[in-house]
Amino acid sequence: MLTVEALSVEYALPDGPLRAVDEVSFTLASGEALVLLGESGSGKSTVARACLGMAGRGARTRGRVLLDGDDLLTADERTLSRIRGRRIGYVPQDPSGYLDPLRRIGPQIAGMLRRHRAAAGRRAAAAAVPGLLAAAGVPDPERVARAFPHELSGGLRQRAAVALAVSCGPRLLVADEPTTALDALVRAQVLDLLRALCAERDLALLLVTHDLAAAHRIGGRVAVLRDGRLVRTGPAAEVLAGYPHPVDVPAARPGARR
Ligand SMILES: Nc1ncnc2c1ncn2[C@@H]1O[C@H](COP(=O)(O)OP(=O)(O)OP(=O)(O)O)[C@@H](O)[C@H]1O
Repeated sequence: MLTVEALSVEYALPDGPLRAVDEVSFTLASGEALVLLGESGSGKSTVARACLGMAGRGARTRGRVLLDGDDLLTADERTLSRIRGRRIGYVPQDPSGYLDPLRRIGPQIAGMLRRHRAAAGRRAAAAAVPGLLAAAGVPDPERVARAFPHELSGGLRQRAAVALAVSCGPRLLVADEPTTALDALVRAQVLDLLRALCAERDLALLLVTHDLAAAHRIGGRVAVLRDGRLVRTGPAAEVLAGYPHPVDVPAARPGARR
């Protein structure tokens, strides 16, 4: 479903070009999770942005990023804005920079449904919101729908961002360090939520992280990036066996949601 073929990304810096991503190739099938693991500066976010068709204005890209056959590197902005939200959901590191601080959660999700014609009209969009929040593990979804982002805990904000990302039924979810800003227990819960959504909805998940514990938690396949190059790809258990085992994040207690 997602095919990244010999992707290279270069940024023009004042003292010469910087190759942030060098000939990276991988594929991702429906329902599959791929963890892109690497140190800071290894190029993970650049790959994730390319998979959203957002390599950046100053960036020079080569290769192909095909989503069900459509090349995101060459698509025009209009096509991309139809694809983002509808066919690709995005979960950011910090939902505060992604959710609109001036709008309540409910209207933001309803607005997304209407923009992508995923609901038949204003009422249907508003009516769909509590169910979407509940599917993202939000307790008391009616209350959360009426809240502004700053009124929610970090965990609830991230769940609301996940609900927004999957609201229009995308086939691919790109999550860029989605749990870095959360404490350990909430981090485990959000990772479990992403994994469950991926399995339930046959959604492909591309998760970017520098956190070995998060990679263990997601499982699936792991691709390791170093200095812009993929140095290893394989099943999580195999690839992660070569790294010191991190202290595991606590198991999520059923029903314990923050
Ligand atoms: N818009 C940009 N303009 C110029 N250089 C950039 C830009 N974005 C990233 N870079 C550079 O590209 C390299 C890869 O950055 P990238 O953010 O993709 O790495 P990362 O592995 O996601 O790191 P981090 O975990 O710290 O976000 C770094 O050297 C970074 O400074």
